[in-house]
Amino acid sequence: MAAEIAIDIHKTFPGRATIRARIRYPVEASTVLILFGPSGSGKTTVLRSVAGLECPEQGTIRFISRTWLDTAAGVNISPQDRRIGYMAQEYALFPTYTVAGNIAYGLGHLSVSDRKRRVSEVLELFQLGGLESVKPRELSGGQQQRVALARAVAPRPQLLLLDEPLSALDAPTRIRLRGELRSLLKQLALPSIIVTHDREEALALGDVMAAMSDGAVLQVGTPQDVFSRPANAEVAKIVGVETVVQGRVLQAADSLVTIEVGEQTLTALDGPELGSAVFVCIRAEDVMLEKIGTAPTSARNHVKGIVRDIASAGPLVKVSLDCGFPLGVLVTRSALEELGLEPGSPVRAAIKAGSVHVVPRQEGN
Ligand SMILES: Nc1ncnc2c1ncn2[C@@H]1O[C@H](COP(=O)(O)OP(=O)(O)OP(=O)(O)O)[C@@H](O)[C@H]1O
Repeated sequence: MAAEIAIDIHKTFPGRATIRARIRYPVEASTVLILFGPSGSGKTTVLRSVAGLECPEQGTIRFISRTWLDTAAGVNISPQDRRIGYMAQEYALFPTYTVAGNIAYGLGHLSVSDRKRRVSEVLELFQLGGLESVKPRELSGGQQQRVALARAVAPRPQLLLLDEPLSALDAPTRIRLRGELRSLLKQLALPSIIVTHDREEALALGDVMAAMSDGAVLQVGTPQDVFSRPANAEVAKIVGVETVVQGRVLQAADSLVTIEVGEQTLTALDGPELGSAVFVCIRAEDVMLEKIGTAPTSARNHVKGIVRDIASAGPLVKVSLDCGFPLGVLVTRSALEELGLEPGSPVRAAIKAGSVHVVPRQEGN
């Protein structure tokens, strides 16, 4: 049987929240699990429970062949004995300790010479040479992040837990360190669990992703799969699929399905049987805009709409259309100018069949 991590916990914060999380996935040397979801969805509680810092009332946590928690059998292995490297959200470096002192913190069990050797090794691995005598406040955000990671990794943990590892950094540093973190995690050959609510971070770092909302795990899969094929409308909403509208399967033939959405029809690559109630999910960046009157592109779906709103979305612009159903579109500023769009403009939206994702819907939802 393949090695796996299996988490099945129930934790209540009376009057505040109930977390019921079930995640089970195969784990290899450097498998990264992403816990993804909005603020308050329970990601940190799951992470802290795995670390042994939070104690669920009920449940089991198994790491490869070891049971860390089994409330029914009275098993609750201490955080130290789980051998976990934990990096908290704001790093929690000891301000009065030097970089070397911070890294040496978890190495008290080693002899003085072994501790020195390990600190030097880790300083080199994390490219912190020359900074060993410096205090955390004298470091840049990126350096602090590396020290926090180095401190978590120094005692050679068997699992690394990172809570929003890049969220304290400014955007350019975050993008640079995202790539570095990915290669470092692979190099360390250490399985890890990373909490994030950042989509790009999840895609860049994760091998497996658990999408959480309201204390529950809604879907587990590769990040790409969960983002492009959310299992239901709730997942679609939390992974940021801008358009989620009700529809019904009108026709299914030749591996294409036609979905009725209000007055419009859309073609998708696959979907449930004829007559089924569905949600149609479309990512804003998968929609192209075309001028009315120009030749349509090869995309399967072309729907006419009216621009209702235009809003800045970082380097891009979000255009909200009324196509008989609301459709969100992300375009570049130059595309917007070329199309000469403003609120009230008619426009045509082009969407490939593969970008129309259909998920089953309970009748009445
Ligand atoms: N110690 C606590 N006491 C009371 N309620 C708590 C405690 N820890 C967490 N909660 C509640 O549990 C829910 C989940 O919190 P948690 O921190 O796990 O979410 P999260 O997804 O990590 O959020 P964020 O992204 O904001 O850190 C929230 O409603 C929170 O208020």
